Amino acid sequence: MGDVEVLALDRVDFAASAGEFDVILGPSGSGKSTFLNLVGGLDTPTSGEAWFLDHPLARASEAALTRYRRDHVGFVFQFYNLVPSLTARENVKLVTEISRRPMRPEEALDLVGLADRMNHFPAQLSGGEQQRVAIARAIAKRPDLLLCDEPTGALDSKTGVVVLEALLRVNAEFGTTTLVITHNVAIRAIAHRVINFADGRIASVETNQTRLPASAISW
Ligand SMILES: Nc1ncnc2c1ncn2[C@@H]1O[C@H](COP(=O)(O)OP(=O)(O)OP(=O)(O)O)[C@@H](O)[C@H]1O
Repeated sequence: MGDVEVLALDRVDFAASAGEFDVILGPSGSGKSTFLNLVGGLDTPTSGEAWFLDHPLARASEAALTRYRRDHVGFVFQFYNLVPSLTARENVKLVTEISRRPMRPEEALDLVGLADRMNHFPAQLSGGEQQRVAIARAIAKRPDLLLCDEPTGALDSKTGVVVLEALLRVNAEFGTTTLVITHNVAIRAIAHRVINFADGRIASVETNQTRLPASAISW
């Protein structure tokens, strides 16, 4: 930025195995979103390597990154980014229409517990329900990788737990490798591994010997 060089990430070295559910913690500005954006092909690093299986991401063309995101990655953000004039089913259908082997929108919404709300518009749904529509939209294309940046950031504890249950269910049923950024340390207990960022680096990685179900945590 101007004359000031910001190292958003510095010497980060990390690999996730297929099917892992990892939680990413760290103070504001520690590099979590930058990391997720590199993994998701939304951004490219100035140096270093990033790989998804045998796809090199660090110096891939925009077109190759677009294909990578479309074919392999689902994104969930803090704010749900639903199209207000479309129903829950239609919001999910936007994605299934451009995917190679999608679920039916009804199946994706059923997975997140919204079978009975398919014809509702976003304004007719609670925050947690809207986030579950966003999750259904992200998983309907059967992504290999699900990247979530503060998915429960706007939600109260009870609603957030329902959203986490939906993420865990998708991970368990489809083996979707899932990375979840959160400021909420209580959420660490549901992860296989917890990645702690500080000052643009991975300060530590912890493995949970026992994991808690989402229903056992609160904040
Ligand atoms: N587009 C940008 N231009 C300049 N600096 C940036 C840009 N994006 C991020 N940064 C800086 O990079 C560092 C890492 O930012 P990043 O958003 O990855 O952190 P974060 O851990 O996700 O923070 P938060 O929890 O607040 O979202 C910060 O110092 C931030 O100010």
